[in-house]
Amino acid sequence: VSQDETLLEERHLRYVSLLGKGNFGTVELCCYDPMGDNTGELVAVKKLQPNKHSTLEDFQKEVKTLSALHCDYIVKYRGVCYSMGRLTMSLVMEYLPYGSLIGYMENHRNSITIKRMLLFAFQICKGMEHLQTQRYVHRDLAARNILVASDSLVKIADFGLTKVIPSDKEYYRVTQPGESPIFWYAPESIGESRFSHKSDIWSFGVVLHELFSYCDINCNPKRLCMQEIGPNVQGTSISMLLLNALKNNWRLPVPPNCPPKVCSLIKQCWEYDFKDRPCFFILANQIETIMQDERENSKG
Ligand SMILES: C[C@H](Nc1nc(-c2c[nH]c3ncc(Cl)cc23)ncc1F)C(=O)NCC(F)(F)F
Repeated sequence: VSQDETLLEERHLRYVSLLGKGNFGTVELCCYDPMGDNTGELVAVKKLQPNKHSTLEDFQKEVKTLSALHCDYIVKYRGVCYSMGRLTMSLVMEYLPYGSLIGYMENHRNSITIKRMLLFAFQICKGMEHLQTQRYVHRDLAARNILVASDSLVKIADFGLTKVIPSDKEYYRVTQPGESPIFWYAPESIGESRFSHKSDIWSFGVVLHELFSYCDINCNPKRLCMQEIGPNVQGTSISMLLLNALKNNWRLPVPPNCPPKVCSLIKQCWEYDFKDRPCFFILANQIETIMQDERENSKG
């Protein structure tokens, strides 16, 4: 029997329910119960179905990425499970009971405070700061990929598109764009498939926009961008029209009732030239300062 406790045995993994689908396969809620006495823990199991979008190699890279990240603000890796019978491979992660940030914000719209949203923003920023110290670029930072662990803790998840920046460069150029979430993409990612920590900063700005819009479907970045570039376009011209709009200094409209200091944070993340954007370390400090000011005001 393997001593490697991250090599989980399929026979101890009991299916509970389907959590969701992605462009790689599915994520299921399972109970990992090696003692067979129902004292096991709930886990999220990402089953890889090799298809045109994602290969076994992609999956092994995702496992390598997640197992190398140890941070309170990043979903925890529990192990891998190989099913010899069905020749499938599964990535096993901790299960976060409150689900994705989108659903949480919709369900708690009337109870969540600005202070709590700032805390979530701070945590996502610290998680991204940790990613940057490991030279990882997430490339798919969006509210749909943030999980809620409790009323006061969120974590970054879904490292399916994450890449390591080569040590001799400061960006990663992607060859196969695939299903690109261009409405969260920085201009240089849309135009040149260029990804860096500074393009993750742009996406973080879009996450702030989603957060302070309560992830309201009517303010969804895709919907607002399509309204701007004209609803009756299709195909590659969408990315070129969006890139032109961004070149002409159009940006997503700031969320209604968004605190002015948060608006200025968002604007900094959306500087056209990536060199003018802040880094996650600076942003974390700025968010912390705004949180302290919020505390003063609410006392005042
Ligand atoms: C495809 C899967 N979709 C979903 N996952 C969960 C979920 C709840 N709790 C969870 N705990 C750990 C994990 Cl990995 C997922 C969930 N809930 C609804 C979903 F539609 C997914 O991975 N989404 C990306 C991200 F994880 F970032 F949200």
